Amino acid sequence: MQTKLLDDVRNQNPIVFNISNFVTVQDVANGINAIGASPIMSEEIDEAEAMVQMSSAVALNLGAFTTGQIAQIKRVGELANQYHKPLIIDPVAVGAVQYRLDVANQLLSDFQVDVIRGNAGEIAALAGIDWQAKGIDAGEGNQDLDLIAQSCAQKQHCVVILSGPTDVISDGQRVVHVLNGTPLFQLHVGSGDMLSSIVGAFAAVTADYFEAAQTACAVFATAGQIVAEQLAEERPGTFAVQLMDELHLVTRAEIEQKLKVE
Ligand SMILES: Nc1ncnc2c1ncn2[C@@H]1O[C@H](COP(=O)(O)OP(=O)(O)O)[C@@H](O)[C@H]1O
Ligand SMILES: Cc1ncsc1CCOP(=O)(O)O
Ligand SMILES: [Mg+2]
Repeated sequence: MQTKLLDDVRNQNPIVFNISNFVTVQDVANGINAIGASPIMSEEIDEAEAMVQMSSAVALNLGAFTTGQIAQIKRVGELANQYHKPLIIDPVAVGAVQYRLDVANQLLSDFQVDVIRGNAGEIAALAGIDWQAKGIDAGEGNQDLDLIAQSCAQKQHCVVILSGPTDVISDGQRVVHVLNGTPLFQLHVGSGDMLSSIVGAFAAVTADYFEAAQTACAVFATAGQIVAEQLAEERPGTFAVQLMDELHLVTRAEIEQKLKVE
């Protein structure tokens, strides 16, 4: 865990190029901005090369892709590989929709991702492990989460974040658990999308994507935990607004003080 990476993101202000979805695009952009990086979004395949060239990381979100967008996602992923830019993918709801899983698996064979960030339902689907996903949410299952994360990481030769009450981060061999966070994240649609792009901001400032992944998880979850601890009631709207503030304000010292990593 390298909390110094938070200072590096804020000092370097790396550009993170996102293919996002219409549901959470503004949350994702503002979350990247709040943590100290610089977001840019595009839906135009003809500017894909310029976007990748000027960016320090690329985040692909499969939340609401159209047939036309699949071609753009493929092109952007291939360009990220070509220009050696860290590539993150968020496989939204691949555990719930076979079509999405098929598209995701095809894209994962078209280019090499560096980090996959998803909930248990999504990572289990990519790993080919039985789980009952529920739409965009994790759903239910009784398989070992460490095994699911490791299996997916081994299959895709990348780092995997299996997020949830405990974030499980694996490079296929090592496994780290970030225990911080709050159930309020489950009441804010876009929490996972925001985390995936913030992983990109951390991957932009280090070549160690295992470290980038676990530090991004720790910072994001702890920021949410700090907000939740200050709320007297379960207020999803207030949580969302104050999370944005906390991503901007949280310090290394506060993260280190609250961190629960195993
Ligand atoms: N029940 C929970 N308790 C604590 N933190 C949670 C909980 N559920 C999700 N989180 C946190 O919310 C963030 C988004 O994760 P998740 O909800 O798994 O993504 P998604 O929105 O894609 O399903 C992560 O930082 C994760 O640690
Ligand atoms: C509701 C919805 N539908 C397609 S994408 C999306 C947002 C998913 O956001 P997250 O996975 O971060 O909760
Ligand atoms: Mg999600």
